[in-house]
Amino acid sequence: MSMTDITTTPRGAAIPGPATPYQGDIARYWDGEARPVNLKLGDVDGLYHHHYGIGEVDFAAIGDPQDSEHEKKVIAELHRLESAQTDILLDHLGAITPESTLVDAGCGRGGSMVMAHQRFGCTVEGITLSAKQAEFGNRRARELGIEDSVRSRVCNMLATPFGTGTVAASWNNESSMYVDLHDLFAEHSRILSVGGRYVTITGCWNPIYGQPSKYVSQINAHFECNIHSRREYLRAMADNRLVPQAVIDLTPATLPYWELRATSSLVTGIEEAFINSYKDGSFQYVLIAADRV
Ligand SMILES: C[S@@+](CC[C@H](N)C(=O)[O-])C[C@H]1O[C@@H](n2cnc3c(N)ncnc32)[C@H](O)[C@@H]1O
Ligand SMILES: CC(C)=CCC/C(C)=C/COP(=O)(O)OP(=O)(O)O
Ligand SMILES: [Mg+2]
Repeated sequence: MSMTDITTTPRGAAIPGPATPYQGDIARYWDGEARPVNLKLGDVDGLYHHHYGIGEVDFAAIGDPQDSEHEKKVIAELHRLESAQTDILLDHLGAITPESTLVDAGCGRGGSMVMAHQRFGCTVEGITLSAKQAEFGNRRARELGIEDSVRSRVCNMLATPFGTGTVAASWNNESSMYVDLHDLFAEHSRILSVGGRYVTITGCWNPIYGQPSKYVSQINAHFECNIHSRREYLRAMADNRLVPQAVIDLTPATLPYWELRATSSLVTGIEEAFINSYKDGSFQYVLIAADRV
């Protein structure tokens, strides 16, 4: 689709095309994504994630590699670690009530949204560039009978339809590496109420290393994304009334996930770049929780 293309909904409302050619590329990328590592993990319990895991591997649960159920157990364990990642993000959203509205910016297939609704009983609005992902997330919400509270839509996270100051908390779970951070945090800051909370879990390059390493460049090429530095996150937050309340280096907590995944049947070829860059210090997996002031 070109930047000037317009499509319509069945009711005839105009949906503008992607804001930039790059966003069109990203929409196509996620519309076409069907890696077994994501679908098989999601099939474990119906929570479909597009992010990575944290926490120690439970080797007792995985058992013996000779066991005919071994692969199934590894899949369940990787999925448990990915859901644990969402849990730590939700732990940082602050006081959320059933009346709250939360925004998942770059919501993927919606796994984090379902978990947020199940924990808080609140409304969760998700946005993604991919129509396929939005359909998938809305279908899952209908299957769970929570479609009145959990909604995905195709929308640019830099220009959302949410009213100024109407959102109690918002997040980016591994989705901020597709956008300019100043533009992103300006939009979160606009929609959040004063005292609201913003949380991101992201991979960022480490300014202590100097510049993005070859492994960080490989990850960018693999996903067509543009990983930012830790410094850029903190500077762009400070410029947009987002004051960090917690900055947690999750790098040691995510390495066991990658090491387990690298030995599994679900490898995609990007595992060594993550492991090497986490180990050489050029790349970090971080959670940043910030107050909207
Ligand atoms: C790696 S996936 C993460 C999905 C989800 N947060 C999760 O944890 O499962 C990245 C997501 O960011 C979305 N995305 C990238 N750029 C976007 C933009 N400008 N506006 C809205 N969504 C965007 C993609 O459509 C995709 O859903
Ligand atoms: C931490 C960084 C840099 C993340 C980049 C964004 C990204 C593609 C996340 C995982 O998606 P996925 O779950 O679809 O990827 P995979 O197929 O590798 O599991
Ligand atoms: Mg994945």
